[in-house]
Amino acid sequence: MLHIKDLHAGVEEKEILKGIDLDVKPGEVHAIMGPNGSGKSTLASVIAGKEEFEIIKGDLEFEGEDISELDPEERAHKGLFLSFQYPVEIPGVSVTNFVKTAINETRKAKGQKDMPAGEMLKKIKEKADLLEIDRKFLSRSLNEGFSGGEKKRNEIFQLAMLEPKLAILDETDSGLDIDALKVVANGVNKLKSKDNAVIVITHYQRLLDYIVPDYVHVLMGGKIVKSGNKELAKELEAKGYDWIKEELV
Ligand SMILES: Nc1ncnc2c1ncn2[C@@H]1O[C@H](COP(=O)(O)OP(=O)(O)OP(=O)(O)O)[C@@H](O)[C@H]1O
Repeated sequence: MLHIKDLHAGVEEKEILKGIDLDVKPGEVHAIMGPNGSGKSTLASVIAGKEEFEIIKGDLEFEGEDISELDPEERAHKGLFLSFQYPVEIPGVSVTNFVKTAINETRKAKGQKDMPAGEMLKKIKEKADLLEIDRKFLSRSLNEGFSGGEKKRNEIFQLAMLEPKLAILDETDSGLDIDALKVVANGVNKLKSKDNAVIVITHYQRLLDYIVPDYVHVLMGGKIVKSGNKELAKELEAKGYDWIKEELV
């Protein structure tokens, strides 16, 4: 689904990612961990196509197609979802209206008509019930006065409605308390299927107790320096990152 090979990328003159290799297949959950400033958020931004980042060299393919030249909206229409892609507060635009627009834009990009209102309502109801989201929440203004947990609920609701093929959840600086962490984890677990994949970027081993990853990768200095299974996350929690640095010397 996602194929990244020898990817080098950065901002302006600065190289941040220095040769990333990563393959993600349908049905898989990958966790990316690593010390502050190692390039985790940059990797998410480069995959999603944020404009300030530039690819220097390497392959970035999604479903067999080179996406490195596509803008973020085009990537989203192909089924990529990045959390925090829309962190803005939009007064007067409700959680529901925002998601309706996003769905219809994706349909338009595929040459389809708007989703009929009845079908949209049914889907909203279904997903809100699945995620135990209160109806009142759905009519609130986007992100206006949202708590950390509510922001996460909104994001997971977007994820549920948009049904992306690959979701990248950047949880590194979201200040997740235990409730927000559970919102993310429960949401991801309910939405996981054999056809979609998730990349979770996190500092919290605890999150990975709830979302069990198939693979854990350690990013350091712009490279994936170690990969393993969920036990690696536990080892990192217990021992920190220094032992990996020592292994690399
Ligand atoms: N827009 C930018 N302009 C300049 N430098 C940047 C930019 N974005 C990231 N960097 C630099 O790139 C490096 C990697 O940053 P990044 O945010 O990807 O790390 P991270 O692993 O996500 O860190 P954290 O765990 O602290 O969230 C850092 O040195 C950072 O200062």
